[in-house]
Order: sequence, then C-alpha cells, then structure tokens
Amino acid sequence: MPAGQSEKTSWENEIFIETPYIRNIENRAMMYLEAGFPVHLSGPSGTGKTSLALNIAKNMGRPVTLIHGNEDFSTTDLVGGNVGYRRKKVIDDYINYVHSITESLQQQWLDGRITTACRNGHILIYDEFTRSRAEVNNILLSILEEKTLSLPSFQNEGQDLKVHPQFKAIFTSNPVEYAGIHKAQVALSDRLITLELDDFDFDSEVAITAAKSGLDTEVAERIVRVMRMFRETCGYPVVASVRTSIKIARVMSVHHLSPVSGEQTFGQVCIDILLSLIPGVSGREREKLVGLVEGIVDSCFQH
Ligand SMILES: Nc1ncnc2c1ncn2[C@@H]1O[C@H](COP(=O)(O)OP(=O)(O)OP(=O)(O)O)[C@@H](O)[C@H]1O
Repeated sequence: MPAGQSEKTSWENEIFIETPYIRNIENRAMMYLEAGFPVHLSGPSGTGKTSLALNIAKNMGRPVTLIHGNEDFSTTDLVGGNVGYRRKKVIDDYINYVHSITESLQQQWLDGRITTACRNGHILIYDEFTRSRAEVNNILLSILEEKTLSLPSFQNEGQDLKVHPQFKAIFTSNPVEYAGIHKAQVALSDRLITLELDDFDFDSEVAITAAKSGLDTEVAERIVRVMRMFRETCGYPVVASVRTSIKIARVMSVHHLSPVSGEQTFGQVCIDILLSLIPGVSGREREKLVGLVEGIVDSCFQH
C-alpha cells in the first residue's frame, strides 16, 4: 500500500444508493449532527439505518467507531478497564557500592471503544443500542450532555475526560416489539434527535436491489413487486424488507436464472426465501402460502 494511504474497511467500499427519499433523511441527519446533536435512526429491520449511518460518517470524513449493541455488554466493555498490572523495575547503580532495585506494580488501562471515540473525536455509530441494557448505556448521558466521560480514578487521576470537540454520535434501533430489544431510557432519548425510518419507497428499493445484485432495473423492479405483494397479502406480520429482495436478486444473478414465469428454479427460490419470513408454518397453511407465491411470481413475470 502506498505510504500515507490507509486501508479502507469493507463498508467504505460498499455501494451506497442515494435517491431523493434517502438523500432527504441523510440531509436532515447531517444538519442535526453538524449542529452538535446526536442522531437516532429508528425503524424496522432492513430500512437502511446502518448503511445510512455509515455513509453519513463517510461523508463527514472522520474516523468511525462502530459498536453493535449487546445484552451482555458491561460498562467496562464500552468505557474500558484495567487489563492487569505492569511491573516497573528501577535499578540504581549511581554510587558503585550501593545497588538498589525498586520494583512497583502499575495498573494497566485499556480504553474501551466509547472512550477511544470520545478521546479522538471519532464518529460513534452505536448500532442497535437498545440491545444493550439501559444501565450500561447510562454512561452516554454525561458524554452527550456535559461532554465529559468519567473514568475510574486510577486511569485519569480523578479528572473527567473532556470529550473531543469533533466527537459525534449516531444511534440506530429496531422497534421495541422485536426480541431482545430494551426500551431506551427517557433521559437518553431526550438527548437524541430521532428520525423514524420506514420501508423504502419503491424507487429506492429497486435501485438498491439492482445495485446489490447487478441485475437490470427492470428485473429488480419485478422482484421488488413480488416481495411487496407477498408482504401485503400473506396475512402474517412479516418483516420483508429490501434485504429480502436483495437475497432473491443475488441468487438469480449468481445462477443466471431467467426471470420468466414458469422458470421452476426461480419460482422455488422465491418460495424458499419468502416462506423463510414465516418460520414454523407447515401442512395446509404452507401449501396455501406456496400457492400464493406461485401466483404472485406468475403475475409479476408474465412477459
Ligand atoms: N442506500 C443504500 N444503498 C445501498 N444499499 C443499501 C442502502 N440502504 C440499505 N442497503 C442495503 O439494504 C440492506 C439492509 O440495510 P441495513 O442493514 O442498513 O438496514 P438496517 O435498517 O440497519 O437493518 P437492521 O435493523 O436489520 O440492522 C443491506 O444489505 C444494505 O446493504
């Protein structure tokens, strides 16, 4: 790698599609971040929250610290902690007939990811932050309001760490009805500007599906129609998002499947991927859903 050029992380090379719908949310988020407020992108799975957060950070040109919320996180995981002791040995031979050795043990501190971000002015992306327990996330309150982070006294001699002026934070979260999601504490929500994301509009979904699979826009459009019709008519509260359309499109693209009605493998791929959204369905009910998908595929791929 040439000197001075840093290696890009995989997400920096990801294609990011900007349609009027996406640009609108992105511009609002950047407006709030630039004014010094943390932004919270909230919405169902697959509505593009993480991709958007990463792209905003890329646009802002600052290093990124990415954390994925986790039930098992402790404050130490986020802030840092003591990772053991360092032995320090001082040998004093200054006067040749006096040989003195002083040994001491010093606690060794390792910054957690939030501390690193605060210290160095990174953009913190705390993805799915409500998967972490509320008491763990309490550490964020003083960071966001007073711009200070309290570290254990042996690390900073009793002083709070002043948050770097370029530090910014973007949070994402799924609806509280999802398994493993905690309700965000009011004090934290109160410090964030929340933008509610819903399913993409049709044009954005088609553009993303085409870009992520390499298929033509026309084929991507049909796949998105299949996914949407299934979502609307299956009778189950499925979380069918652009992620579902991308899966179908990628399988088609990789295996050069023909997007025409009666193409059996393609029909089977749609059945497998769409019915995966409703686990545990069997017997008659499953047959009914298989028939539904076949009908939808036929109607969307007639030509
Ligand atoms: N603007 C975009 N450009 C290109 N791809 C996108 C864009 N937005 C979303 N995607 C793709 O759509 C899929 C879902 O997006 P993403 O993971 O960002 O959603 P999410 O809302 O964070 O989902 P979850 O809540 O499940 O984590 C991913 O494959 C992502 O790469």
